[in-house]
Amino acid sequence: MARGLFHLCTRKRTLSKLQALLFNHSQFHTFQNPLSPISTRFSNPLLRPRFSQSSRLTGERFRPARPFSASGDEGGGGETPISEFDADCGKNIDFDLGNEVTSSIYSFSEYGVAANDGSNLEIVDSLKECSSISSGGDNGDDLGKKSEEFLHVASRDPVELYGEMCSGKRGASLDRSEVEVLREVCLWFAKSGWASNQALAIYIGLSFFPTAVHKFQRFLMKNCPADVAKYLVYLGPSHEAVNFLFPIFVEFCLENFPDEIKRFRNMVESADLTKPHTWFPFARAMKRKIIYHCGPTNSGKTYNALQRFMEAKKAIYCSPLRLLAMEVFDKVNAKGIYCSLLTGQENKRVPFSDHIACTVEMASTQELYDVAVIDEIQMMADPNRGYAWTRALLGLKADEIHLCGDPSVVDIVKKICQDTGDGLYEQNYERFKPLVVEAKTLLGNLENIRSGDCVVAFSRREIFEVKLAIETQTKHRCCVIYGALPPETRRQQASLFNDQSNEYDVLVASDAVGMGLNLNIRRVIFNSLSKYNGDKMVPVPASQVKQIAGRAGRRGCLYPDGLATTLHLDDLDYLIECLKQPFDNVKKVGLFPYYEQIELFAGQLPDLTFSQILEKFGESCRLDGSYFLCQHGHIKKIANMLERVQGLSLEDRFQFCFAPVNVREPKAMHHLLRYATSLGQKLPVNVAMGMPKSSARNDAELLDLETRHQVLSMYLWLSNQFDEKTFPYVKKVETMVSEVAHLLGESLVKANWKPESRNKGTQKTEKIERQLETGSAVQLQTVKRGMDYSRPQSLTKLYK
Ligand SMILES: Nc1ncnc2c1ncn2[C@@H]1O[C@H](COP(=O)(O)OP(=O)(O)OP(=O)(O)O)[C@@H](O)[C@H]1O
Ligand SMILES: [Mg+2]
Repeated sequence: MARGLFHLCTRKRTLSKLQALLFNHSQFHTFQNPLSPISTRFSNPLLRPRFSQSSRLTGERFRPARPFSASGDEGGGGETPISEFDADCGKNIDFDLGNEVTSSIYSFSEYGVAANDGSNLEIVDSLKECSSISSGGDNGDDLGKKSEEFLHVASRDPVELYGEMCSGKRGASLDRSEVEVLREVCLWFAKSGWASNQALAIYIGLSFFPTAVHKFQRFLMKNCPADVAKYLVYLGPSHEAVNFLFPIFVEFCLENFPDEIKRFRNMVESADLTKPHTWFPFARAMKRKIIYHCGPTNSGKTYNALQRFMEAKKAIYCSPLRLLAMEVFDKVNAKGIYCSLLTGQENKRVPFSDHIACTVEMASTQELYDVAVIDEIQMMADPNRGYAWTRALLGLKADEIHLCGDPSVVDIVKKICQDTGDGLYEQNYERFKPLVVEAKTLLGNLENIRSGDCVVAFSRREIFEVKLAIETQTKHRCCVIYGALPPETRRQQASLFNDQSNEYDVLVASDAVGMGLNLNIRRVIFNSLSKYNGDKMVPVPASQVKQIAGRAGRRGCLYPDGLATTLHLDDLDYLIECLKQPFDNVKKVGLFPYYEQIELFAGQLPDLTFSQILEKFGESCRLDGSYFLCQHGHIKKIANMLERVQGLSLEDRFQFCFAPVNVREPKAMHHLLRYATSLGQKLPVNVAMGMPKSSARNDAELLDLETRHQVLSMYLWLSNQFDEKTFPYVKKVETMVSEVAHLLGESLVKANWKPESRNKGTQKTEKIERQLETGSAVQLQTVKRGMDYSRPQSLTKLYK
């Protein structure tokens, strides 16, 4: 490829001789990294305009390259054309180097050199400055004279120079101090982020780069001509030295590492996630009409989209949650429109139905629909699940697609529609009822709770502490909703709260309340506005605060306005700040490879384990500027745990990694491991779990019920991925699931105990943890981290 560049350059060399020589050195500084959407531009030191003497060897003349990011996180301009600036005619010309995608953008004008006529003059000016530096620079006249002996090296053709070095004719014996400086220069080169980034352009991967530099150093020490050595000593360990050496390094790599280059190139090509819209040729063959229902919470977006869903002959509703899919399923069937339900766990096929309510991950890109609804489209930007929304938007085969969401992804949806060629129509909404901030707050006193209040807390422990405090200090009774509860239980708690004829008039909930449920909330009270992000306590993002606060005063509920406030006065400013903030303008949305892409990639790396393959994929994959690779830490944790399980295919492992399990829950992970082991041994997978006889009497028993539900739910999910022979106990598990959900509901109604830690180490749990560790450092870390989590101050203590 580099040769190609040189040949091209030679063909196009119509500049003055001087220009052409300079150009040879600068071209490598303008490589388009094949893995990065950004073109990184560097210029030859001699082409820099008007630099001062004092900055001769400092980095300030150097334009820093953006660091390479596997996920393409470095923003930037998406696709860059494959072109090289033709210095002669001032046009971009395309060049073809076999299958290789290479791009080198060069703009003289960036460096004060006019792109066309007159450029000679300025280059000469720059050169004059440069020579004036060398003749009258920091080191005085002596250096000026001496430098003439070697400065010409800067303008040598690196191909020729490399050829000479290889021929061994000009290898000079270097003195000790020269060797020392050259070593430092090579060390600087090895550490240069720019060089390692640019080396990717010739498919020298980041992990191989240090080895390549090491071998190059040995070559250099042996074959370095005297003038080159002097020039490098003159430059010292600097960006300029790296700039100068890089094209020679490229020649060296192309000649010495063809196998490594080929391997890495194949790897990169199989990890290509660019142009995801081309992954769905059938959807691309359609001209789809996309209607974006855009507005804040409680503005009727979903309601309107569902009207079109129900009118259509054949339609799909894609939900962010099982709970919401269930609600639509119930609502639509109740109206006499046959509708099926499909989630990871449920597959309720209603005979003769042409409508389906599903979770977004389950949406079929094979079926043809008249109307599709994708709810909560802003979730495209979700770091973990975003890929599911992106896939649905790109891949659904529907004449009409209704997107419901806030305005944060409008721009990126527009851009995607330009790529797909679909027509986009925006429909804007306003909130039905105003949302008012109550500046008084609860002044830290839960006795100020009123009927219809929803207290939002961001951990299970806080939720139960608040519930206990309210129920002991006031006459109110609390329902609870949080993520670990099954959807059935959440719905049961929601209807208990909505029903005015009972004493359960206060809701205590986690952020799980922010989406989906229609609740009769008068006022949302934030217990705190920080939450644990798996690593440390962080402020709750403004978008989430808005979404949760927006649950108050929903259309159809009893209260005229929606109110939002905080428990403590200290948090009020942050609440107001969040509510005032405009919606984000999302620049990138999530993407994740299909199994087939991973399989293709794995074919390049037969010796690696599955989790290593995932790791490598993350490092090597290439994305356009509008996409990021979704986080897959939890997937890797499962992959790690399953590493030692024999008899699983790559596809089995891939499927297991998406099972709905809390990776910080050792008991659930233990059962997942057991399921995988049975599958590996080709044995029918059994549940091997008894059923508790009664509802929970304390928090440990409640936690146990939650975990049991998770284990059973996992079984159902896996049974939908594998065949009936492998998971034969689906009917039995379905019965157990609804019994556990029922027991959970019963337990919550009477729960008035102090919450326990989920990871509180009983002997049994510790034993399971040890089993799970199975020598895997990552797994060990996970379990430990869960235990180390320092919690916010206990509210119970606060009230005492
Ligand atoms: N035209 C309407 N007639 C009757 N009820 C409506 C109408 N529009 C919306 N609603 C009701 O108002 C409530 C809020 O509407 P909807 O769920 O569509 O809002 P949304 O904008 O999707 O909110 P969110 O962003 O929270 O999902 C729902 O209970 C819905 O049934
Ligand atoms: Mg909605």
